[in-house]
Amino acid sequence: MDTELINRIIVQDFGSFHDHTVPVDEEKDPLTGQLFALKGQKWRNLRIKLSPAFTSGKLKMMFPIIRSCVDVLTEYIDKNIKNGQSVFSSKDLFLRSNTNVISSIAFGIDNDCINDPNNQFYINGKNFFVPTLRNSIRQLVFMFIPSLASPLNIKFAPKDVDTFFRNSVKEIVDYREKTNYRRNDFMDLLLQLKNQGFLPADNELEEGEKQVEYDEKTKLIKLNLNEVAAQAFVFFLGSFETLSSTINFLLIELARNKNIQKKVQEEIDQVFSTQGVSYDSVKNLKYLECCLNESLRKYPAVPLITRECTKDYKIPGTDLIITKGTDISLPVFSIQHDPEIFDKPSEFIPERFLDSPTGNSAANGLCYFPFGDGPRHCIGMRMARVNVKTTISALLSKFTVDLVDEKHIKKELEFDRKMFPLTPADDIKIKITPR
Ligand code: HEM
Repeated sequence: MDTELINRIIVQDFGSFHDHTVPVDEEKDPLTGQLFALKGQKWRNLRIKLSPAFTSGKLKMMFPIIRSCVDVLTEYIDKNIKNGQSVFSSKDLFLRSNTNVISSIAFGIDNDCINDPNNQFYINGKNFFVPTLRNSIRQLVFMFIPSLASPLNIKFAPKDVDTFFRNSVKEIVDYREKTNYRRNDFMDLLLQLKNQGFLPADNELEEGEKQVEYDEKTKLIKLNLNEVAAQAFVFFLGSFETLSSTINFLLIELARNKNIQKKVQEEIDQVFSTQGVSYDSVKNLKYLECCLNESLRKYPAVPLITRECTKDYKIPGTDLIITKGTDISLPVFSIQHDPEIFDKPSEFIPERFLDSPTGNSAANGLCYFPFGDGPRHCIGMRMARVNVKTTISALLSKFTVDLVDEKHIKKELEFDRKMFPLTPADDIKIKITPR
């Protein structure tokens, strides 16, 4: 596979490939006015406006929200174990817990999807992804045949999901504006973008972070209510399945590799006993970070990234031209399983990432990109990492996790071919025991 060309498309020659393939029609389908779908200058302006919402400083402020949602999860597990119930459906448990986190952060609503099976955020999130025939056609059209969306009158979200999320945002915005209610969450930041057009700069930046530079004209352009709803919706969707799948896969690998799980627990014990539990101490869990990186290599929640060629592009060193309008699919999963790039690709080896952020610093081109790369990489990457590490560290500081079914311990996992993002085919059961 030509990983140099992939690097050119995503990073180096981004100017010819800056758009995703999702069709946009903000008038007829307002939820398409979101960051993942928007194109060209409109996307660029919005990306600049939203980027300060995802800095380490903002995440630090949101950390207590994440942590309190994770506490609901560990209390639920504790309660069940005390009642003699120590086996859990891994995927559903983390989907519910993650819905608590993301609905709290993106919408400012404190849900309890773990104890309430009929919670509407959970139900509507599931209804967006569940592989019914209608949803499969919708996903196929939006990702691969976007020109058919308008003629076939196919909207980005099913009607009931669209109505639920847009009405929820309207109610939340009305309430916050009437009462001047403030909270450290994305909704508060989106309201600042609605009312003043920009977010203030962060005082402290982490290594590798840059201050966003606004041009004075775009700085003052404000978001309207539909745009606020579209961004809250894409933050919710962008993390609903991806995050819970990532937690699920990582925990399954730690349950299959008990020696690695033990090493992770030792690191958690050491870091939390000396530094306490905080945004910074979770960041300092370096071996857990390697495990997360390796899990995202084996199981990239987004196994395929699509891009549209926006300007004729001559592939360097050849006579081949990619013409404007061509849709391109970049196979993240296949590249991250290529034995010429990653030795023993089906094995779970976190040590690959000890000295290299990509798992193989000798490889050429772009070989490891579970969050995409370049100017359009996943805007929620930092938050995803903190969320996964907070959940796993809270769990493994109290419990040990085992797989129930022999088949899942010995055999490679199979994937649900009807689902996007990447999801295990089976409902995998985990046994959780107090340490
Ligand atoms: C493990 C979890 C996640 C994975 C694996 C993941 C992966 C990705 C990937 C592969 C892309 C496309 C990048 C590209 O085209 O180069 C993307 C885009 C995006 N993600 Fe994530 N994501 C995750 C979590 C999140 C979270 C937590 C949020 C929001 C809070 C989020 C919001 C977005 C948005 C808004 C975009 C569009 C960015 C743009 O087009 O400018 N994602 N994500």
